[in-house]
Amino acid sequence: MSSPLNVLLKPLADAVKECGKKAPWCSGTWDVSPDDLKLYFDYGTDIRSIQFANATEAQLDELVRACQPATFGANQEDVLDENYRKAGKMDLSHFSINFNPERLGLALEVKSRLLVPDADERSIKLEPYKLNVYDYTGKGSFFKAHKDTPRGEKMFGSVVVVLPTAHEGGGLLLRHDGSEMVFDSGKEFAVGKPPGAIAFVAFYSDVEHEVQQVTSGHRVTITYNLYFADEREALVLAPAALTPAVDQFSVSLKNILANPEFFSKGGLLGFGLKHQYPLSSDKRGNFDLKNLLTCLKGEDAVILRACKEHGLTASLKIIYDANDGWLVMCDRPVVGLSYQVDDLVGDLASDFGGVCIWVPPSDAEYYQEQAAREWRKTVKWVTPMQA
Ligand SMILES: O=C(O)CCC(=O)C(=O)O
Ligand SMILES: [Fe+2]
Repeated sequence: MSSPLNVLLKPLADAVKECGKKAPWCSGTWDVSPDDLKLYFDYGTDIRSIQFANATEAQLDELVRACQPATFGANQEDVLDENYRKAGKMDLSHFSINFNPERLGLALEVKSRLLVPDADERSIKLEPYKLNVYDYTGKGSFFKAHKDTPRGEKMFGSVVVVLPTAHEGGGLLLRHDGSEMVFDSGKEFAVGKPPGAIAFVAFYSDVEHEVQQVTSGHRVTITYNLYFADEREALVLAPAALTPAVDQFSVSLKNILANPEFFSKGGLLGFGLKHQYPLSSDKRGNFDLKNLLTCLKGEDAVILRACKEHGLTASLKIIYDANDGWLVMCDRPVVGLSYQVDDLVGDLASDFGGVCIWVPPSDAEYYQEQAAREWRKTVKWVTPMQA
């Protein structure tokens, strides 16, 4: 970074780095009343109940017997492989619990700790997904490293609620972008929490996680899918206080825009997304990146927020290495190009809103005319493009 433009943009890049220090997960314990911890479940043709504030081993063993071997998703299929995941699971249709994370304030806690304060105050929804039981039979239960499959583009993460039963092992290990943390629910419960406390871990969908082997007792979890809700917050809340890093980004952007030397003829600033996102198509099979704009996570959301605040037009793009290093930036994912293509760069330009943003220097001279076509643009990258 040494050109005058790079010098000018450095505070912006530094501010993004600062925002990236916020972890893509949060965890803790949450006090609830014992009444919230009553679970009813199908046991053959009977129904059983467990009060988790004082569950006995025999009751928990019954719960184990009522579960099915847990599968996991691989290549769009549910796979059963006890070398990868050894645990019992129960589908939503077979159990019911009073515990309600919205009513108990846990949803709000997760929202304020995981999400960046947002001008639109998006609401979030926690949808119960499954009950899982990890016990110590045979080698002990575990679930090896994986990422959860987002169900739809509004899903941005998962919450694991651990019900209060004694266990050892079974730490939930989380990894993202070179950092990691372990949440040991067994230890949390061992340090004299009230019998009505649950433990929770919430994380973004692109966080890899694994459940370490349970070496004694029972570890019972309910997993929730985390969604952005369609409607905005019903209450008008006081504007959320911004964290210093979020503020720093917004102020840096404002300063740069006020500098007459910056993009005096206009230009494009590029930010490589820091998180991964699911793409879903509409009924006709078309993808639209616009919908994803309301579902950005972490520092990606900070950038969008500041751009909007300062009147810039922001959009998501997808970049293809179209032809030995020719980079083409498109408005939407390329689907349906099954036919033999002679001029991929040209086709991306005409059918997918593509603009060529980079021509390898070795080609630039030979293809001078093509490289200089009107649709060629340069993007000044503040943070690097992601592979
Ligand atoms: O039970 C847990 O702690 C995690 C479960 C999990 O990762 C999953 O169901 O995808
Ligand atoms: Fe998972």
